[in-house]
Amino acid sequence: MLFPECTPNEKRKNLRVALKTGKLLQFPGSWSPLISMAIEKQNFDGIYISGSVISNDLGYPDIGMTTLSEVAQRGRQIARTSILPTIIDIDTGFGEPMNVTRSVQEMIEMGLAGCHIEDQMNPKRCGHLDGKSIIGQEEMLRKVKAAVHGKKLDKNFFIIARTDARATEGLDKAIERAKAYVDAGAECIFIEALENEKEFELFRKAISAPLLVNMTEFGKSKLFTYNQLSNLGYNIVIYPVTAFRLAMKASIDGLLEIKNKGTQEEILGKMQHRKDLYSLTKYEDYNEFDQDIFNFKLKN
Ligand SMILES: C[C@](O)(C(=O)O)[C@H](CC(=O)O)C(=O)O
Ligand SMILES: [Mg+2]
Repeated sequence: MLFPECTPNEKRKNLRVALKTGKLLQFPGSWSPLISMAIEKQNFDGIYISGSVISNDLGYPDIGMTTLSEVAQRGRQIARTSILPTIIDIDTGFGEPMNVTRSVQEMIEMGLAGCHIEDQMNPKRCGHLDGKSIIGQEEMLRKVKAAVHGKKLDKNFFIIARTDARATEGLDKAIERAKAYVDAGAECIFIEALENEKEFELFRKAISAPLLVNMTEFGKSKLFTYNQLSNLGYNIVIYPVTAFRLAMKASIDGLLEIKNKGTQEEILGKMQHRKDLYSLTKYEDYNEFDQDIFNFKLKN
């Protein structure tokens, strides 16, 4: 299979089937088509596109500086390269309820499998930072309903509502909001920045809809293992910034090495080898179209 042979609609249906198995699904974060191909190769269940990483990669902090078109285009590039379902972060939905409907429709047209919309006030911030503010419950309900309205283009598109209320209003209020968001049509709840195992347990017990948990590093939540999260009864786990943090650290370390030693000779082992890169992009397979494409030998 040289090009992904799975339509966006099939990916959305596959996500629903996978959720029904009751198995905890792992969605690592991807900010580029090539990383998504690596995620697929490692047999993960899906791909997550982080708003934070799209912002950061464009040189901005995660405060809502990106536009709907930028996010949608990046979403399309990433989602189309893989047969896995891709869930995208649309932050606060890029405006008023009517904009939220438009945003969801764009994501459907761009081939995404689902998205999450959050109840933060603009300018938003990482859910694991202090000093967040959230919009009123009624206002968020209008946004959730508007997101669900956008699903008219494809009923299998998966709408996730995120609440940042734990930090501002406490756990009970966060539960109350989550229940209201589900009643308004959200199919899954992303509960942001719970602080301990007990809170994860209580939240799970209170909400019957599927739950998404965020295992972002250096934040407020402890980094639970796959088995712990599975035993807690969560349904989707995202690792939104992990690959990006790894790549950035490795890249900066490598740049320093060249600056300090004048050569990259000693860090070759830390790099993705040309051979592995060519294997990931399926270079050789393009000979199916033209025998002169992959007609060279590679050094080890
Ligand atoms: C999940 C998240 O919304 C994201 O954009 O990836 C961020 C992640 C992070 O900043 O670590 C979040 O608000 O948790
Ligand atoms: Mg985000």
